[in-house]
Amino acid sequence: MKKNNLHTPPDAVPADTPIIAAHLSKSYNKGTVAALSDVSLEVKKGELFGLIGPDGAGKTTLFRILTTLLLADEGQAWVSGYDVVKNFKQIRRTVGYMPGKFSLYQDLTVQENLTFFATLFGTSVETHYELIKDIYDQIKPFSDRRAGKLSGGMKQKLALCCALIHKPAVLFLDEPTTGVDVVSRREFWEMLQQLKQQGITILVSTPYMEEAVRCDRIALIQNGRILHVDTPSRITGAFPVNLYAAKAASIYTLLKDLRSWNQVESCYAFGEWLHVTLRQDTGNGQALIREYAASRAHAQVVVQTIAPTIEDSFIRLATSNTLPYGSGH
Ligand SMILES: Nc1ncnc2c1ncn2[C@@H]1O[C@H](COP(=O)(O)OP(=O)(O)OP(=O)(O)O)[C@@H](O)[C@H]1O
Repeated sequence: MKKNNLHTPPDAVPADTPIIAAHLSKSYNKGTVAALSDVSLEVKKGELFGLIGPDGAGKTTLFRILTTLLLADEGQAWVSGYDVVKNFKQIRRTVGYMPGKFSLYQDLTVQENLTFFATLFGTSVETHYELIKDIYDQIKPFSDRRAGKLSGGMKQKLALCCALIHKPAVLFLDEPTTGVDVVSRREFWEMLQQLKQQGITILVSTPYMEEAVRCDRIALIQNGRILHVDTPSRITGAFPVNLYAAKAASIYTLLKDLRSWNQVESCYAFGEWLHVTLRQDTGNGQALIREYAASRAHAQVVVQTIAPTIEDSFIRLATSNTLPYGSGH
């Protein structure tokens, strides 16, 4: 297997790189389900780093390995300079982990959950209260309510407070915004920005591609493999061809027609639009697509040149060996 050069010997883990994964592989069910394949990743101190990928991509598996809850089959990893296998106890003391499924005790109140997690880490709610104050203030009016009776957004804030109560140097958040309303999601990302200002290194996973722009750097992951790591703007900026958005009265027929046209390199549905790239684009793509749609008797045709999103980049990277036509979704 080809190894990249992300390989750090255990005795020389750089202090400015609190998370290092080197060639991690993990499979389940006696090797029949490959969850991670040769995953290498480095997160720098103070970064807000996003792990972006669809359900089943391997995000939770990677989080569980990095937080010492699961052993990798192959590869090595270090968190805060500690080996995830040899020094798991130290890691558990220095990291905060908010698992995807809620970590809260549903029958305990907000206040009791917080106290419980503080006790677990040998600290008190008061010791690092400043760190959680802004977040906790938002749920304080419900401090006597059982966690099970909170809204999704409030549960998420409480779970974040619990993960922060011992002032971790590194914070792992596995899909913290899944199933949470849009307003709470936006507030959550703002909270993460504030935590980052306090010097906490954050690795956060999400299946929502549009959240990628909130991160300093992201890794796109699919089928247990890292497709690419970079800043969101560099990833979209590296989109190698013109991208067009097209729609017509019958979007489904247009999709079928465009996919059967030999000029089309990729075409996939994106909300109410089709996103299209052409094989040989000499800059007149909009006109070409319009003419072709007209030749197929499409009505109300609109074609625009658009800036690629992270999702466009993800689809292109994920389907690069199956182009033309891209992936429908
Ligand atoms: N305990 C397990 N036993 C068998 N297969 C598993 C187990 N845990 C995960 N998998 C499989 O491993 C792959 C990666 O799963 P993982 O949960 O790490 O992905 P994910 O990106 O976190 O997605 P999700 O949000 O759906 O959990 C998937 O194919 C999943 O079905």
